[in-house]
This record gives sequence, structure tokens and C-alpha cells, in this order.
Amino acid sequence: MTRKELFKNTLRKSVHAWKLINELPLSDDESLMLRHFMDQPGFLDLHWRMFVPAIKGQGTEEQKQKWLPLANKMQIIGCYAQTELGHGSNVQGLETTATFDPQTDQFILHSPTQTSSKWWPGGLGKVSTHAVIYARLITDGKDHGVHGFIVQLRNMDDHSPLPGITIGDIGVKFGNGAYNSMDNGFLMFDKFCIPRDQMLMRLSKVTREGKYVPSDVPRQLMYGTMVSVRQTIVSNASIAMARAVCIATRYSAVRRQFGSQNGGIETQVIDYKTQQNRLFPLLASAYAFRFVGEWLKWLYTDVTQRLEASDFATLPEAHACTAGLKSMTTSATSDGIEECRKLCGGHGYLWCSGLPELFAVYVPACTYEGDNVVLQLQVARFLMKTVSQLGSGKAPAGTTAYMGRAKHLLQCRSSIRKAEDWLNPAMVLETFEARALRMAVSCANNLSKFENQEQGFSELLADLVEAAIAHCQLIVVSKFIVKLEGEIKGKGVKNQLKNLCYIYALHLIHKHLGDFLSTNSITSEQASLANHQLRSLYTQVRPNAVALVDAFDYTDHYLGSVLGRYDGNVYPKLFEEALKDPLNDTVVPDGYHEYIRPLIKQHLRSARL
Ligand SMILES: CC/C=C\C/C=C\C/C=C\CCCC(=O)SCCNC(=O)CCNC(=O)[C@H](O)C(C)(C)COP(=O)(O)OP(=O)(O)OC[C@H]1O[C@@H](n2cnc3c(N)ncnc32)[C@H](O)[C@@H]1OP(=O)(O)O
Ligand SMILES: Cc1cc2nc3c(=O)[nH]c(=O)nc-3n(C[C@H](O)[C@H](O)[C@H](O)COP(=O)(O)OP(=O)(O)OC[C@H]3O[C@@H](n4cnc5c(N)ncnc54)[C@H](O)[C@@H]3O)c2cc1C
Repeated sequence: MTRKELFKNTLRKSVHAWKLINELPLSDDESLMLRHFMDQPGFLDLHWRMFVPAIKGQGTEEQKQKWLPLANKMQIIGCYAQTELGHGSNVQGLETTATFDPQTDQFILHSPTQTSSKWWPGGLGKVSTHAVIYARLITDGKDHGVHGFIVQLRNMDDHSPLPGITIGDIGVKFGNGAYNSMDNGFLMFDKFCIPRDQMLMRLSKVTREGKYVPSDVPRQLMYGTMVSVRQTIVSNASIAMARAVCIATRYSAVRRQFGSQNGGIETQVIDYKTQQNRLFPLLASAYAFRFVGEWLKWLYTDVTQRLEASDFATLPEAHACTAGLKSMTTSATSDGIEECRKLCGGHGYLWCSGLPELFAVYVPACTYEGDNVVLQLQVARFLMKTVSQLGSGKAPAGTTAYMGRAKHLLQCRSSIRKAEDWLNPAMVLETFEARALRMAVSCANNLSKFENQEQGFSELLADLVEAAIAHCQLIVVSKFIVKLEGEIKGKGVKNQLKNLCYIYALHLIHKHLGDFLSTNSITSEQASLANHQLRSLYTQVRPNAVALVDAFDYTDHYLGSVLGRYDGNVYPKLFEEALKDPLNDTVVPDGYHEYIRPLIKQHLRSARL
């Protein structure tokens, strides 16, 4: 499809999905599943996952009563317009202004520079009638920082931009289809006025007289919508990873290369230890991210309930966990999808393998909802704060509770003696805890050598990110282990999950061996025992690998992959797909008479001379 066709077709699908949601009717959770099966980025994502939650989280009761019924019935369509051309990560650096005018009781929205243009918001370019806009609030010449406002963008009769608003699509993005179904947009305000009651005023207010009244709740609640979406992105990482792994596993069982004895059949590529060493950790990650996603959903629900009761104690941890796990799981999934493409050899590069499109549509997850490095630095700040409070009498809680055992974890030596010890959950956990804590403490010690903490933080950014990743990996491993300790239905399922859990943990040890050795969390002998155990786990997973991806229950239609077909009938279907290509519509291609024939003839002439 051309971009215009793709965009219009996504509108058609979105509106059809909305019709089904109402007619069937579907619950909120089922509606999200429908979005998942629609399988194309579109304006509904931003409307439901960001615009509506932003109003719910930051609007007053009155504002919610006014706007939510309209949004819930989709009589208005909204997006989340925070990022600008010049600033995305640095939200406090946004430039759009919202200046209160006491004469008219309005805010004047203005884009003072080119870099202050809103740039990237999904659904903004062509669809949304409204947006939650983030702008610097100015009253009486004073800048109160960034706040949210509900703004109508387009005329409700003919969809034209309202006077004072310049709006459009930012252009083609990575890939052919992929994220191009979405109208990520730009927007500039030229002294555009909105009524005062369209500032989202749950967190702070501007009175009729123009007085700014900050609230006593943390200003970070303004970032609440991002916390909510980061949480869903973690579960989505599992879905995308599982999809790629399903394709690569099924195809690896079908594909044969080398190893034929006396004209017999060749070896299935899935039987090569190198293939297993690349594939099975990704299979394990798909399961691991699912379980950590379930846990994160619980954590998010818990913090939301606490916030409603004005208990803000767990907000920093919820922020650190959602930011860190969003970052870690999306980076691993993007890399994992690309690895699955390579695991499928040359055919993985064909569009009909389903992998190029999956990669192209998935990879911006490393950037949107917070650049992955910037987010790990938030985790690092949280860890440095926790380390600095050790010994102050305030016991670390939640995912940093292990830091409360710092005295032991800083000096303990791993008691792994044989390969099977690496299947002991307590020993594995202690190894990850020791590594994470020692990396964090080492950063804290290095930081303390700087007179200026901010300068030290800047100097140590790379180490801090690694410490944050170590902490996040510990969370994922520990939540997988907790899952195994709970009730698991199905004969033999627990054993399979156990294998995957230890593959996940041990492959991380192998991958980050430098960390584990340099922190003395394990010795090189213990590392080689871990590798030995890992190989043994691969052998145990091998006979069940296809069943473990079938368990994701993805239909052929959803997978959209000739290589990942359930029936394994890959080669005839590759031919069928090839023959569908428009280049094969004619035997002699367009351009033959114009370019190929004259070229050949010229050679023939010179050959005769
Ligand atoms: C597959 C699809 C799935 C779902 C579909 C849904 C949607 C469609 C898909 C994509 C849509 C994408 C939409 C977007 O991208 S919207 C734009 C997203 N933008 C960002 O994420 C920007 C990232 N930047 C930030 O979040 C912040 O600027 C920052 C990096 C966190 C820094 O903020 P700043 O105010 O300067 O804070 P600091 O000075 O660093 O920290 C102050 C203090 O605040 C704490 N903090 C920061 N953020 C939060 C938060 N969210 N919640 C709670 N607390 C927070 C921070 O830890 C620090 O605490 P101290 O105790 O140390 O003071
Ligand atoms: C597909 C897609 C959809 C999007 N949808 C929306 C949307 O609906 N609404 C919306 O408001 N926005 C949206 N965005 C914007 C998105 O949220 C931002 O692009 C994202 O937050 C990253 O910010 P940035 O572009 O400013 O990156 P930058 O911050 O400019 O990052 C550039 C580089 O600088 C590094 N860097 C930046 N700051 C630091 C630091 N402090 N320390 C170390 N390194 C640093 C980063 O790691 C990165 O390598 C979308 C983006 C994409 C790609």
C-alpha cells in the first residue's frame, strides 16, 4: 500500500474495531486485545492509552465529568502532545508556553521558536480533534514549569485546523509499512486561546485572579500517564519477542543444513548448539518478560490505589521499575527480533518471513515513552539514593530490599560447587543480588570521590546504566523464580518453565560475565559450571521447543510468516509468495526495452567489431 492507502486502511480497521467493541460489547481488557489483534499502530492507541488516562490522572472531578464521556464515546479523539522538535527526553526543557491572561480568563498557547513545535505525537498529524498539550505555565510573568492542558485542535464540522493552529504529519518513518500507519504529527500555536478551565487542574490550579496554587501532591504525578504506558510496554515486549521466537523456532525445526551421512537427511538447524545458544535464551526471555509484566501490572495497580489514598511512598519505586523494565525488555526484544531474523538465514530477510516488518514496527519502542538510556539513568538515580540511605535506619523495601542485606552481599562468596548447583534458586538469586549490589555500591563509591555530585554522575553515566541494567535483570530473574514457586497447572509444565528460568538466568551470566567476574560474584570456575549447566538445559528444552512456542497460541494469520507456519510447509509457500510479487506479473520486466535490451545490443555490436 502507499502511505495514504495504509493510513486510510488503518482508519477503516480502527473504526471497525470500535464498532465491534460497542456491538458485542467488549470489556476494557477485551478491547485492548482487539487493538493487539488489529496489529497496526493507529490513533486509537494514543486516544485510549494516553489521552484518556491523562485526563483521568490529571483532571479535576469537574473536568473528568466534562471530557471523559465525550472521549469514552469517541465523540472527540485525543492524543498526547508532549514531545517537541527540540526536546523529548528533557520534559522540563519544553518551550511551548501557556500564558494566563486575566483580562479574558484564558490561556494563550504559543510556540515561540521552531524547536518548540510539537513533533512526534501519534494521532496528531491527521486524526485528533483534541490533545493533551504540555506547555510551560506562565502567570504574571512567572514560569511555573510544564503543565498539561486540554486543547481542541480541529473544527468539529469539517476537521480543519482551528485558526492559530498549524498542524500536519511529520513524514515517512523507518520501514515500509510498520509505524507509517500512524500519523505522528507536528503542531504550532500562534497565540491560540483556550478557556482557563482547560488547564488540567488536579495537581495545581490557576485561579480566576491568575494566582498559581500548587498542590501538596508530588509534581511527578504529571508524568503518571507515562508510568502507565511503560508498564503495558513490558507485557507487549513479551508478545513481540514470543512472536519472533515462534517464527525462528518453527523454522529452525524445518530447516536442514549439513550433516547428511550416506545420502541420508541433513541435520535440523535447531540441533546445532550454536542455534540453541542464540534461540533458547530468547524463548526463555519471552516467558520471563511475560511473568515480570504480570508482576509489574500488579505493582502499578497497587501504586495507583495508594495514590488515590494519598499514599505516595511507593511512587519512586513504581517509577524506577516501570522505567527500568520498559528499557530493559524493549532493548532485549528489539535485539531479539533481529537475532531471530538472522537465525532464519537468508529467508529471514524476506518480507514474507514476517520478521522485517515486526522489527520495523517494534524498534521505536526503545525510544518512545522514554529513550532507553535516559530511563536507565532514572533507575540509577533511584539506586544511588537507596545506597546512600543504607545504614540510615531506613530499610530498603520492594525490589531494593536485597540492599538491606548489603553487609552479607558485599562480602559473600558463591557456594556453587557443581553444575547442578546452578539450578538452586537461592544460589542463583544471591549471585544476581551480589552482582547488582556491588555494581551499585561501586558507582556510589566512585561518585563520592567527586566534589560535585552532578558532575560525578555525568562522568559515570556509562557505569550507572550498567548498574541499573544489573538491577533490572535481577528483578526479572527473581520474578521468574517467584512464578515457579506459585501454583502452575499442567503436567510437566513446571519443569519446562524451570528449564527456561535457569536458561534465562545463566545466559545472562554468560553474556555479562565481565560484571560477574569483576565484582567477584562468581569465580571463572563457577562461570564454566554455569555454561556446562546451560548446555544441559538446552538439551532438555530441545524436544519441547516447538511445543513451547505453540503454547503462545498465535494463529498463522497473526504471525504473518511463511517461515513460522504451524504446518511447517515452508518451501511451497515461499514459492507461492514469490509468485505473488508484482515483478512476476510479466515474464519480461518493465524497463527491458528501455534499458536492458539497448545495453545487451550495444555489447553484441562491440563484440562483432
Ligand atoms: C506496543 C504499544 C503499547 C502501548 C501502546 C501505547 C501507546 C502507543 C505507543 C507509543 C506512544 C509513545 C508516546 C510517547 O512517547 S509520549 C512521550 C514520552 N516522553 C518521555 O518518556 C520523556 C522522558 N522523560 C522523562 O520522563 C523525564 O523528563 C525524566 C527523564 C524522567 C526527567 O524528568 P525531570 O522532571 O527532569 O526529573 P528529574 O529531575 O530527573 O527527577 C525529579 C524526580 O522525579 C522523579 N520522577 C521522574 N519521572 C517520574 C515519574 N514518571 N514518576 C514518578 N517520579 C518520577 C525522579 O525519580 C526524581 O526523583 P527524586 O526523588 O530523585 O527527586
Ligand atoms: C514512533 C514514535 C512515537 C512517538 N509518539 C509520541 C507521542 O505520542 N507523544 C509524544 O509526546 N511523543 C512521542 N514520541 C516522542 C518520544 O517520546 C521521544 O522521541 C522520546 O522520548 C525520546 O526523546 P528524544 O527524541 O528527545 O531523544 P533525545 O533525548 O534527543 O535522544 C538522543 C540521544 O541522546 C541521548 N540522551 C539524551 N539525554 C541524555 C542524558 N541525559 N544522558 C545521556 N544520554 C542522553 C539518548 O540516549 C539518545 O541516544 C514518539 C516517538 C516515536 C519514535
